[in-house]
Amino acid sequence: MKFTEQLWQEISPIYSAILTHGFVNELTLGSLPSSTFQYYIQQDALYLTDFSRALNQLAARATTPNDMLSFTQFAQNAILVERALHESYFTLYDIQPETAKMPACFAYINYLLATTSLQSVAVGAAAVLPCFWIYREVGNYIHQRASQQNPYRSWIDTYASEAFDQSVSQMLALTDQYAENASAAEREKMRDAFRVSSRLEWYFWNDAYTQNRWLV
Ligand SMILES: Cc1ncc(CO)c(N)n1
Repeated sequence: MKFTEQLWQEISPIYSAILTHGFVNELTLGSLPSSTFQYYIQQDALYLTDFSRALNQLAARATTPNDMLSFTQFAQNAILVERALHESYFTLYDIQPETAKMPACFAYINYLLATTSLQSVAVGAAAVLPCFWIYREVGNYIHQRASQQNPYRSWIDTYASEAFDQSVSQMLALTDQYAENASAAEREKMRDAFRVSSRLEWYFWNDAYTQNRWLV
């Protein structure tokens, strides 16, 4: 079994919780209140900018030109997706960019920046992998079920697209390659990082669904 297949098995309960979450369910049905989606998209704009920074950090620290190129391209794509998706929804809903990260976004992004900066590139790669993989799986899941009239169609199409699928496959191959060259202890850290980020993906949607804000 590939290392990444093992990773996916280990987050199976987390992935199930994501698929059955109210946010994903209502996004699929198109019944998600636009205020909920607005909170999500505002937080996600902040997320994607720093996600790009985390990927650039891996690009700077990777040792082969091929890996550097992959990470730089991922970093660039995150900014391009942020522009395309968020500018269209920001215009559509006439919403302002948010500057404050709410708890899940704050936790997730700080975790990704710390991990890609202070841990090995292999562990950093495992930490960013759920951002790719879970979105592809959730994107496809929703795409198969959503109607053409779904108001969140362009979001759905982005993550169910062939272009995104290719990035995800590339990121999976990269992670398997890092795992092959890693020690057993290092692979353990990669598994932990993958699990932590997967969990934070759930929290990200949960914060949007509950419109969570700092309580103090
Ligand atoms: C929180 C989150 N995770 C992953 C993605 C996809 O890169 C995204 N846009 N937002």
